[in-house]
Amino acid sequence: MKRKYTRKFIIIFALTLLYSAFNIGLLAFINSYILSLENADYKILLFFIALLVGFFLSTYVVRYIVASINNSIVYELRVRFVMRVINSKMIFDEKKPKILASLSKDISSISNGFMRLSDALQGAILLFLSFFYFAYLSKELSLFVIVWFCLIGVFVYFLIDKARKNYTLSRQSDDMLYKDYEDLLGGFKELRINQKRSNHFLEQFFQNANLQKTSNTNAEIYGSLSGNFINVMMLGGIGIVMYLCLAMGVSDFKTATTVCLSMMFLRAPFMMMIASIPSILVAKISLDKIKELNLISFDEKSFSQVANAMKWQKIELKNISFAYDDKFVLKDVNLEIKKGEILFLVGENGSGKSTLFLLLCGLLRPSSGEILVDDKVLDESMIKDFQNSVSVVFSDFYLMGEILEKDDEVFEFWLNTLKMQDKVSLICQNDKAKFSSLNLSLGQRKRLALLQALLEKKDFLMLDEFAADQDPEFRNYFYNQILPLLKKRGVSVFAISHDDRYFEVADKVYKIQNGKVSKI
Ligand SMILES: Nc1ncnc2c1ncn2[C@@H]1O[C@H](COP(=O)(O)OP(=O)(O)OP(=O)(O)O)[C@@H](O)[C@H]1O
Repeated sequence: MKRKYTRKFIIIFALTLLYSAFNIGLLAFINSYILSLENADYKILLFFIALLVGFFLSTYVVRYIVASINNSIVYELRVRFVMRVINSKMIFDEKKPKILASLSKDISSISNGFMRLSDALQGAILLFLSFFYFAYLSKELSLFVIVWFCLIGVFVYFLIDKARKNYTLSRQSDDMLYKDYEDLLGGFKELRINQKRSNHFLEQFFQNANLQKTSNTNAEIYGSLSGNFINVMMLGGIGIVMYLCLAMGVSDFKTATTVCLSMMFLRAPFMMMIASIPSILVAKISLDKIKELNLISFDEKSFSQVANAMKWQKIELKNISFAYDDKFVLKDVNLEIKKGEILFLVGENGSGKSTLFLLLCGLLRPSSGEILVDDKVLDESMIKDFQNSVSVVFSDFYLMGEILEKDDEVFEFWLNTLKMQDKVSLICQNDKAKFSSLNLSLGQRKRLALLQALLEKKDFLMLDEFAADQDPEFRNYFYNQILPLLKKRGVSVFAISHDDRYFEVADKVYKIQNGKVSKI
């Protein structure tokens, strides 16, 4: 992406130089020709108009290019960000509010900062070029102007640094606020029913909202203070230049007037440059926030590779250990599943069943040990193909409404088998198929999640506590009818279950305890 935009950045820089040259040219022209006019001269007027048109056109072209590059960058940032999220091995819950904050805030902040970057560049170039012009007008006065600008710079740096610290605080409070929004929507019922909890939530939310209000206000105050300071100092500079000339005779009156007029002229771009710094700082903070998320970089090649469903006869977990941070949850786990087998995994809450489940479907990678597929180590190059041969229903499943496999017959078959035909039907609209409704009970929605998995017609089905939310009658039907039906069709099933009444349905039952797995 960097290389792609380098050429355009160079064009922007060159055009900004041109724009600044027109700007200085206009200033010099006014000072040299218009201020010394003694009678009407249409040539001067025409030349002045030509300079104005050049100035207008160069500004327009810079703005046009900056806007088009900016929007392309924002588009790419957004797309790449989403790709990186989708490419991540696993996104744990605690990262979700931060990702949402980045998606909604950081990308627009970066866009805003980039737009203002051209203002800063224009101001800086103009300022730089104007020093040469000052030096040409009067060496003594230009020395004063440089010292004066340096003084302004030091003080403005101090103010801007204060603004930066407050913007950082404000962005931190965004992460906390997004966590609050997640709690508010996810835990709406718990908050609504429990006054103590809702008070506690509000207390925390007020604290975070207040932190953002204060830090944002402070940052904006420091930002505008620096603008005001520049304004005053520029006017002060003009006064001092006049004083130096008139009272101390440093330069003649005409040169002093020219320098003062030039300083007046520079005031607007200089202030624009300083006003752009807060947005650029916020953009930098946003870029750092995105980096902090530590998402793996998006690899276009591997992403566009089409995964093939892998055919296998045996999957083995060999001496698999896994730790969250430094805390081991699984230790030397050995387990085997053959094609067409039904395997149950049981264990207490927190014993590591879901972790093992995530390892087996390739969303987590083991800390040590190997997964072998037909005696071949399942490495990064095979993982996509492997995942493409697995259908999964997670315990905290998310039901996607759209149906990608549009086989009406298969849909009807599994809809009837899962006893959902009276609740849901298939709606086809504009080449898209979806469930007629998702306003269902938890158990019913989970059946639709299983339906989605079964429509994929894969050889390996992984279920994390599927039956836990089903009524006893359907649970019995699931274990005694659906699982044997899948087995008959050659589908291997890896299911986490607490239903010891149905263990005889399984070919193998493994128990997990203290991170160790043993066969029952
Ligand atoms: N993202 C995580 N970061 C740190 N620790 C985690 C994380 N997820 C789970 N754990 C810890 O790992 C252990 C195993 O969790 P896991 O979800 O695998 O258990 P489980 O057997 O599926 O439990 P349950 O039957 O309650 O679903 C638990 O002690 C849990 O606290």
